[in-house]
Amino acid sequence: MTTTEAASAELRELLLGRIRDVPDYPQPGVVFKDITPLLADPAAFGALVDALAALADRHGATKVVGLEARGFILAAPAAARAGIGFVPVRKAGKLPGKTLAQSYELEYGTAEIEVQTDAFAAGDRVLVIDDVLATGGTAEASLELIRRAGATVAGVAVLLELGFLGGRERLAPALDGAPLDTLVAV
Ligand SMILES: O=P(O)(O)OC[C@H]1O[C@H](OP(=O)(O)OP(=O)(O)O)[C@H](O)[C@@H]1O
Ligand SMILES: Nc1ncnc2[nH]cnc12
Repeated sequence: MTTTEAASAELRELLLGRIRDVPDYPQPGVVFKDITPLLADPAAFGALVDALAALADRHGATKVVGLEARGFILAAPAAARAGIGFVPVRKAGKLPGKTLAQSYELEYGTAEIEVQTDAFAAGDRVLVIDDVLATGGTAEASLELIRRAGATVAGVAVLLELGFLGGRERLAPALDGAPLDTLVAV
């Protein structure tokens, strides 16, 4: 699905108008997309959660994965709104019990994420939700984890796609035909 189909022009304008550019954060040369003004606006945040929950319904998801940390803020209410369970994918060392780990590179560093081995039931279809798709490394690693944990990827949905970083192209093989929905693309 394309960006235009995932959100109306009105919704895109509402969301984009509440994302703030912060130059040279967290390091020189990076323009950081700050979503805190959007989170502080209940109309915009509510509309965002509704749109993400609608995507979970549309793709027949049975679980929503949120990617630490900003992904949690969007994914947890979207899962509750869609009436399905939320699963956290966390930075390494934060989850108790048995976990699976995956390393990856992002726009400004490297990281490792984990999921609990018993997070999914047989037949689960998982929608991954995050705030930003940049290089695609985080989302790609999460899809690997979901499949290693025995679940099926229903899709990836993000608030904002930074098209110039090529995340969509990088993610395509890992999506293996599953949809990538971005509500706003720049
Ligand atoms: O497409 P990528 O290049 O992988 O980048 C996107 C990821 O980077 C940010 O997370 P970050 O790791 O900065 O963590 P945070 O949410 O804890 O701030 C963002 O929330 C995405 O998860
Ligand atoms: N430029 C950016 N702004 C916000 N989050 C990001 N994650 C990776 N790159 C980012």
